Amino acid sequence: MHVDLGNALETTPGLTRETLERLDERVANAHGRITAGMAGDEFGYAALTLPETADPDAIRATTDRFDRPEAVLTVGIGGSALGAATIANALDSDVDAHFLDNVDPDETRALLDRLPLADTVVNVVSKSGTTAETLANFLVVREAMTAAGVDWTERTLVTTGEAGNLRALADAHDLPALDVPDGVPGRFSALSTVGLAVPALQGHDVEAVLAGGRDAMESLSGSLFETPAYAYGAATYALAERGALTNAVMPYAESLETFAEWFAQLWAESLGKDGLGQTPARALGATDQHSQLQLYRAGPPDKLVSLIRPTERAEAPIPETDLDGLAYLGGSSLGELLDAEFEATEASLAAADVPNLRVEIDRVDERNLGRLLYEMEAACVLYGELAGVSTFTQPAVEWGKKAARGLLGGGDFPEADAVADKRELRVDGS
Ligand SMILES: O=P(O)(O)OC[C@H]1O[C@H](O)[C@H](O)[C@@H](O)[C@@H]1O
Repeated sequence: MHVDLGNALETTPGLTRETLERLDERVANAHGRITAGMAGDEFGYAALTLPETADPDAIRATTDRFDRPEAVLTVGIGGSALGAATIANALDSDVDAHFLDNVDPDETRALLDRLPLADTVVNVVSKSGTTAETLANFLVVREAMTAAGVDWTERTLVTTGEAGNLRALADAHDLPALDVPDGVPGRFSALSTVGLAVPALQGHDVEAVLAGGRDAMESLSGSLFETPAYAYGAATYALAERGALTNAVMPYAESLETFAEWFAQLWAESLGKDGLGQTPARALGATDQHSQLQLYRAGPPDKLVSLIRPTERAEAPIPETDLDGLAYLGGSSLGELLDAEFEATEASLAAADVPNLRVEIDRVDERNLGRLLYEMEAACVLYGELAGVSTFTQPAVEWGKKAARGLLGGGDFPEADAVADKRELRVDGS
């Protein structure tokens, strides 16, 4: 990716060239820590070696056991769904990808009613093998398959850790199974079996995704001025230190809309600790120019906007028209219009002194997606190093998971007792 920090200089909050140069010494130290973590295969840092350690042949050998399906249904949540969803939703395929990452009964029922279950691969993913939402959804899906006369054991792929309920299920029914790599938290697992099985089932080039990750891995250096991932991580960190507590991520490409969701998990779960962090907000250009942009430009000066776009787009000419007021559009294209909107938003934010960062990728394809995902992970790890937080843990999320399991009778978790302590101040409707 290419990062332009120019519109974060002298804004409110803002950076200066000198601030960045001073910060670059800390970036060099952090880079040393990151490369040592990678070399030692340390927990979390191991994610940044995935472009070399992930085995695309093993993924293909497993996914090739299924004839090309009509659809893939992934049952997983958080890091076990969003990486695959980002890639699947960015690229065209005649194999539809669906994601059950919530336990909303209406949505689950509606999806199961319309899926061609006999020609769907069910891809159930959980690193821990214990996540209640995922396992509950899988039980519902399995029952729906049986009710439709489909042998679920023939249509199910499991991706999980070494032990746990899902591993036991895969072993008991001799299901095709992929291993979640060791030492890689879910939100950092897009470039592994977790993120790549769905694209493989859809016929995408997973080697190219990993090659993009490798390009990014090889581009890491000890200076933010030479490494776009670190430029992004260091600038977002320094802006947060100066009061940019929200990072509004605004891709100008529908194909990257899910990327913003993936980014939100990465940023929030990794960096939101010890009273620190930066709230990721999700927006989409140009659509949200007509809604959220008002706040971003004229609201409290507590945010930065990350404007993201591919520089190469599909051709879609706008037809000529004899309507005078619209003549300026004729002969142009939808892509040119979207790019003009991008530049206009960037300029409008800069004119109002709102810091914004331009992030560009060459095009939306396997290689560039692999590179983007890796670079944002590296940016996040760098931010975590600079902020001094424990990037790879998520104790607050675990707390809620335990409380929910305790409430459902899934074990004795003191966290569940807190539900009884809830304060009330109700206002009831008639
Ligand atoms: O893959 P699983 O073990 O099912 O976990 C799925 C998700 O659960 C939790 O909420 C974690 O905080 C996420 O980081 C994780 O991705």
